[in-house]
Amino acid sequence: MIITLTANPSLDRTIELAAPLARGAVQRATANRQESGGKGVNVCRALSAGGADTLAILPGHDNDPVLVGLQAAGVPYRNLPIAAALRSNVTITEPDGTTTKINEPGPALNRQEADALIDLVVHLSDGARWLVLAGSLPPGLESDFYAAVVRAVRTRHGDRAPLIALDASEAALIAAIEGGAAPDLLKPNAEELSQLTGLGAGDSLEDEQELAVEAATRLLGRGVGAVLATLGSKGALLVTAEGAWHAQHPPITAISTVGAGDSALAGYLLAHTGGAGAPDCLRQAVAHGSAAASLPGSTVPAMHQTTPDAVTVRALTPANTSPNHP
Ligand SMILES: O=P(O)(O)OC[C@@]1(O)O[C@H](CO)[C@@H](O)[C@@H]1O
Repeated sequence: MIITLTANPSLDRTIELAAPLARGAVQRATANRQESGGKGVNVCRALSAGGADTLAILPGHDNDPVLVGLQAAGVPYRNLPIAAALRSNVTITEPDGTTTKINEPGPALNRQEADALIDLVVHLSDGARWLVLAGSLPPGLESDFYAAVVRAVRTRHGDRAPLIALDASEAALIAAIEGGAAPDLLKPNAEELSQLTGLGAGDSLEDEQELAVEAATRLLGRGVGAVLATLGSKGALLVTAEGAWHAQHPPITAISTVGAGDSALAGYLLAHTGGAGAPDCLRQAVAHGSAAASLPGSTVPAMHQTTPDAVTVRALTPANTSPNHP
């Protein structure tokens, strides 16, 4: 079982324009779509599409459109009931492929709700293989919320605790790493690798592979088990104590990169729980991420839509493909 926690889920609305976005003007959309989202929710949707045993944990009242959407799609979830509506995040796509994304802050959670969410995760992660913590934190949650979840889960389950994957950014990411609750797998993009290590700037590490490996290696030194760094069109890196690998998919026509990183993480987990070694986990991550980017909105790919055989995986240091990587 792979559990995901999304503390700040969203209804992802994608609006397609037939002309370039004109600030200050009234424009007519040619199409729109709506999907239940938020990073952990997307990971869970992709895992579910891949046939994995999975469960999404999220706040939200029973009739919230995000939960109704999950129910309609047959994605298993458990919600912590809250009164306020979840947020809507909007993506505007232009004909040349430019996407503009506007994310709302989301409804605030109070102290009791934060504690109840942690309790729910601790309870439901009993016996789980992986716990995925993903996305921004809503107002009201302290930036060390993820560190608190990790500590609570590891304290309660000890040796039987699930492996923990983390995909966060900014203060929540930094607090998780510095709070002594390092994950078994961290999934940063180039910008987040820079935020954590001070190496590179913005997304420059997408083009500076050696520096990106160095940044990931520094994170291993801070207790992270493995780093799966997604580098946009430059593929992805996997850095573990056993070695480092780069993987690249042949160029695709990107329709929407929203959620591609979430699908990449799901691809990794699908391969890992299937017993694959590190290079093949990376291969499936890149196959899933590329397939997601070639689909509209935050659509997740089914297994048959991914092309792992087309992905080139290259070892950057002597590699050991032990199945014991995290
Ligand atoms: O505001 P956050 O939590 O950082 O990101 C939320 C979000 O942009 O991430 C997903 C794509 O990765 C979308 O489903 C969702 O709208």
